[in-house]
Amino acid sequence: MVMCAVRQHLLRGSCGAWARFLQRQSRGCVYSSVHGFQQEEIREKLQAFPGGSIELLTQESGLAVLTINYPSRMNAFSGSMMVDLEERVSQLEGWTDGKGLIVQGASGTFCSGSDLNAVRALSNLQDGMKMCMFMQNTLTRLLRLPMISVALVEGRALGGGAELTTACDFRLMAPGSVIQFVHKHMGLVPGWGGAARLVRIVGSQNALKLLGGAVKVDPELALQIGLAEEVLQGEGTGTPLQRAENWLSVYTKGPAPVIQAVKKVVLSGRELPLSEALRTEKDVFGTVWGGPANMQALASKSKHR
Ligand SMILES: CC[C@@H](C(=O)O)C(=O)SCCNC(=O)CCNC(=O)[C@H](O)C(C)(C)COP(=O)(O)OP(=O)(O)OC[C@H]1O[C@@H](n2cnc3c(N)ncnc32)[C@H](O)[C@@H]1OP(=O)(O)O
Repeated sequence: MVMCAVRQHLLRGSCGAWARFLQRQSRGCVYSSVHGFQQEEIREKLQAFPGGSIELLTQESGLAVLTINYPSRMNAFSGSMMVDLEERVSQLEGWTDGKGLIVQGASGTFCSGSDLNAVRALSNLQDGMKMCMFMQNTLTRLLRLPMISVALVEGRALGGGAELTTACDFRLMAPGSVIQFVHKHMGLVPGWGGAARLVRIVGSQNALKLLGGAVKVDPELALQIGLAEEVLQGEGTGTPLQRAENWLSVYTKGPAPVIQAVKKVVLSGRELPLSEALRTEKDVFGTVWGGPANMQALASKSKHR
């Protein structure tokens, strides 16, 4: 199986455990050339549908903000934005100081899925499958980033936009926001991996209801079924992004290698069979045991003899 070029770079740079995890998880990608997936060919095809952008801000705090930016189209994903997203995920895969990521939409709304103009142009089966594999690869890599990720949902997250929220570890919703898997109304089912991830988040029965009913999930229902962690109330406490950063900072406080190790052991526990997960946990443990943060903590407790 041909390993994606980025993953080759990563494996060289990653600790043995993480490299082996990525290898075990099909090289970090779901699809490669053995599945008929030719990344460069698909990128060129998607680039033919321009509009909007995916912006990435990495901060010294170790928190990055990724913004879906196509306000005139309710932040719908054009083809070039799908390519942009893959490039931003590659950047984040190489960000060694990264601890957390917030994914948001521009102008107070999240994302209304694929750009319907691109969808119409890609409506033949072959192109649809290529777009599907491209986005499944990209969103799987997004979820597997060694940092804790949050989808900040304001306004609406529809179709592929709803699927994008499931490719983050957590979802925080603003009052009045909606997550809706509208695919049934399009005569479709999720194609960006949203169904597989939704089942793992809310369970198969709730997933069946959300997909079968194209249910408009408001913050109250999202909290009830475990799709969202919190509703960002309180106008007086900063912008929704500031409140999301404050929420995330509780879980990313500490040295980047330790926070990255936390995500890695949880990820392998979630994705691997128990014995493999235990072996990966051991290996990741070995990357922090006796490390700078561990030794500093021991030194600070030296009075507790
Ligand atoms: C795998 C899933 C993936 C796929 O199958 O490829 C998909 O996601 S399919 C797309 C699923 N998404 C939708 O069906 C949502 C479509 N949009 C809407 O339902 C509405 O636009 C809205 C998001 C509910 C907002 O409604 P409203 O507030 O009334 O605003 P407008 O409808 O006037 O939208 C403003 C402006 O934005 C354009 N727009 C919105 N969504 C899309 C989109 N997905 N693709 C392209 N353009 C979109 C809309 O056309 C308006 O533009 P103008 O008409 O030029 O003003």
